[in-house]
Amino acid sequence: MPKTSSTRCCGSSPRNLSGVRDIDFVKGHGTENDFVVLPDLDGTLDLTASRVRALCDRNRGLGADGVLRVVKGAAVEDAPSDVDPDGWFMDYRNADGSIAEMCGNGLRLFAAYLVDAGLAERGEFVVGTRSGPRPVKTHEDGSVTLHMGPARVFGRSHATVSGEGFPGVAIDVGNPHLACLIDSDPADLDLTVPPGHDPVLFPHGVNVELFRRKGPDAIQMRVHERGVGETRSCGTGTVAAVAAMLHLANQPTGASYVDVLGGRVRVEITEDGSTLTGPAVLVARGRLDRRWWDSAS
Ligand SMILES: N[C@@H](CCC[C@H](N)C(=O)O)C(=O)O
Repeated sequence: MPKTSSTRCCGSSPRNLSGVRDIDFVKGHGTENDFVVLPDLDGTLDLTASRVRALCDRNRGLGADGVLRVVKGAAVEDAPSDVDPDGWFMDYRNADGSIAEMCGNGLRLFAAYLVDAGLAERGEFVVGTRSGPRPVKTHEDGSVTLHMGPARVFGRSHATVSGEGFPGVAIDVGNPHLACLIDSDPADLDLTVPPGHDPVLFPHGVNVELFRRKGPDAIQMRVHERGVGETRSCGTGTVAAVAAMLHLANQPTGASYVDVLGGRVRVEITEDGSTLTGPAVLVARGRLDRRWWDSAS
């Protein structure tokens, strides 16, 4: 029996002292890639880029790598045509206010939120994203498996870090990645500055992964995300890294654990596409002060 939406955070919040309704939020993370979840069940929230930047700011806002607006597909103007208009849609925004097509860690958290809020039943369901409908499965232990679609190789290029060039594979996982297999320890890299990349191959920017093999069934990875900076994990990036590793080894399919700064996920590349399994953690529920929200417009 699913919980009703009123049991959790997505009913109308009480009015504040000024008589206006505050705005519900949930904070959570997937392998420490952290997000503010904003339930917008009737599609009325005006989520401007400026408000996203304020929310994600770790000093003047809540602090996060991104924002996940929970909304019906019908309310999203740029939703792909194969997304169910009556289904839940993950409207993902990067911390700098930009829109991205897909977010793997965010989608695990989004799925966990839907179940927790009684908006979906535990088990298998489909979530709409800007890279299309994504089947998800929530597990008893709190982990979530995502069907991520194909990881498509579209070229070779270089990332430049501290003046050094690292060859990599360009991979489309709904969003663009440059996954570079390196010999050295990723922990030694300085990712405080965005890695240089080829703007012709990546006209809309790119997420850069630097990874090395760590035993027979694991890789170690760091990532610099487009629109965010270095994060402690990137779900689509882990899929890109495993796809790149297999591509370089001329293996069409395979699987690997991926160790990121914030934990471990498992990626499988199959004939049909790819899956990503990892944790999703709901940390807190609260309310944004409406006056703060209005001032951040
Ligand atoms: N952290 C995400 C990816 C978020 C989008 C990315 N920064 C982009 O701009 O493409 C993940 O877990 O996949």
